[in-house]
Amino acid sequence: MGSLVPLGGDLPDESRALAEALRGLFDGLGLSVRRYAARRSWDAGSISRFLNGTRVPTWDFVTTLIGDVAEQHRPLTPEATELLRRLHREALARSGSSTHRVQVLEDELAEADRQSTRSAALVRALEGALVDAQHRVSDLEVQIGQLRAHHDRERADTDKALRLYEDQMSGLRRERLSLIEQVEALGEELRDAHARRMEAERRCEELERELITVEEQQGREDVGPDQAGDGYVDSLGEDGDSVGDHGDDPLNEFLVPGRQTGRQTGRQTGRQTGRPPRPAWVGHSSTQTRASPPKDPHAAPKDLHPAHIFDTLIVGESNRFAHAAAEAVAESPGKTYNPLFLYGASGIGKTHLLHAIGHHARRLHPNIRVRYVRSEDFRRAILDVDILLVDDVQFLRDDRAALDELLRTFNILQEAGRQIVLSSDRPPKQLPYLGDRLRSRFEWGVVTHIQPPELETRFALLSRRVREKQLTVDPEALEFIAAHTSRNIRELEGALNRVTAYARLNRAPVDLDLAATVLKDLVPDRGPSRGERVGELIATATADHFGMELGELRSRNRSRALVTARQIAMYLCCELTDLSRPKIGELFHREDPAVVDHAEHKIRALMAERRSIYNQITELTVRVKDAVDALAD
Ligand SMILES: Nc1ncnc2c1ncn2[C@@H]1O[C@H](COP(=O)(O)OP(=O)(O)OP(=O)(O)O)[C@@H](O)[C@H]1O
Repeated sequence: MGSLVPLGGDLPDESRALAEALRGLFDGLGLSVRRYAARRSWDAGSISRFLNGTRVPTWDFVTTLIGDVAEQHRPLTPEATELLRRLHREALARSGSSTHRVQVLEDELAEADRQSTRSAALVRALEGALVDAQHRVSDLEVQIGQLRAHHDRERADTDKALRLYEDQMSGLRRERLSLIEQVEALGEELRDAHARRMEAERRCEELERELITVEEQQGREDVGPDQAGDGYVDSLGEDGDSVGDHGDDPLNEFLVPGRQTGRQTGRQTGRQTGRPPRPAWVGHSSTQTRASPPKDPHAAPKDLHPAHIFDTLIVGESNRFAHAAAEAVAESPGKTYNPLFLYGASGIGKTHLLHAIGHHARRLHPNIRVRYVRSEDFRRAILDVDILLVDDVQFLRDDRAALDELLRTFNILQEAGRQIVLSSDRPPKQLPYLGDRLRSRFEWGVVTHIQPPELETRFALLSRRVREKQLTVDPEALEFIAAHTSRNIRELEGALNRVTAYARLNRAPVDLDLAATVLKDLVPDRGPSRGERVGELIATATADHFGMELGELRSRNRSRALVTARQIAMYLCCELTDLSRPKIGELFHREDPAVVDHAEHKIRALMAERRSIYNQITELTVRVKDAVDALAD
């Protein structure tokens, strides 16, 4: 490689600086000037002049040299390239050649061109974006138009629906208003009717009391002073007949309690015939069933207590299901629960429910044939019925013939889709003596347990009784009675009766203190297993109290003193034990439980009338309580 001559001393600084930079680059090629000129087909003299600084090269030459050096080594950094460009411009400017001017203009042109290119790209991008935005705007306008139309349609529909709704609402409001007025008017009428009924009831009670007094006087006159010894004159025998009339079948002789029935039919008719007819709702006695079977199978059931209807039944948790099932059965006999088997302790409302089914069914289906029968009275098949109500099946005796008849009745009625309702103090499983076939049939439908009434139900029941009898009782006293008598409704009613009777005799208000005083002596501990023993204690204590033999108390003797003592003993058994009516009857050798009902109602009424009776009951209660306590010890 031929070496380059040193740079001339007179070279302007700008030319020298460029020449030195170019030489540095050129050295990197490792070629002679001639050889490089041949490779690039350039003139070697011109290249020498460029490298000696005597002539300023074109920028093309410089960039070609930069490219060639980069091929052999590595590319120049942008900073080095820019430095070369600056040196090249300064050298050109210093030389004053037209090339410099051309170069400057070319640079500016290139720069302007670059800007134009960039601007053109930007314009294209903006034009594209503009078109896109315009399309989007058009789309949105279409959508907005559609939505507006939809909104207008919807609003029109809604306005229409609202107008319709408001019309309906105001129609309903008008109707409701007029119904509220009707309800108020009907409520008013109902209250008046209740008040009239209460007044009539009160008057009946007055008259009944008057009647008792007159009859007692009559009795005294009839029997003479010797026989009226105990100061209490029972104008009716224990079974409702005149005391001293020994001639007839005793089962026909009782007058079943119930103010209405006794008042309306029993007493007057009894006087005409010499024997009071059985009130309409009393169950047929065995004698009656045998002697006079119902002549017309479609006749209204005459053996249902008029007050034992669903309306008078208090419903609580303890009997809710039984009540619902009973209603369903009355509404659709033979369709829902067949048979329906209700069980629960004595005095818990089983008979009431059975009667209520009968009444309700008759009201809903006027031609329906309903028959209520106590199990002890069941003697032969009963087939001419749509609903058969059999009460207290635990008393079905070990009488094969009667059990066979019941089985036959059951099978035929079931097959014909007739309704059967049964009650018992225990579930079918605990009635083994009835035999497997009957027992299992009792379980075919629904078996439901009526529990002892819970506190709310007891309170509700007491409140109702107080309203019915138009008594004034402090609610606290009612709460106390409800809280302290928990087993069954009879016990509850007995307790209320004691408290109100005591208050009446002493002309004292019925408040908490009075209730607590009166009830403190009630026998508290009553278990099913104790019932019969307590019943025996009552019988013994009563006989003792009245100075008679136990055998006399249980005899058929109807002397006034014996009748009274017997009725008091029966009353105490009702109030102080869980024994059922038939069981109490048995205790005093009476077959018909209605005798017990009569005794209970009679003594209950007399307690509020006669202090002597009240005192005797209280005294006997204390004696029985002491005896029970002694038993427990
Ligand atoms: N839930 C109740 N609501 C209103 N009164 C009731 C209720 N339960 C029972 N009674 C009343 O209590 C009394 C006794 O009821 P009921 O004779 O029906 O009992 P029972 O269970 O059949 O007793 P027993 O097994 O001794 O025959 C009746 O006067 C009845 O009207």
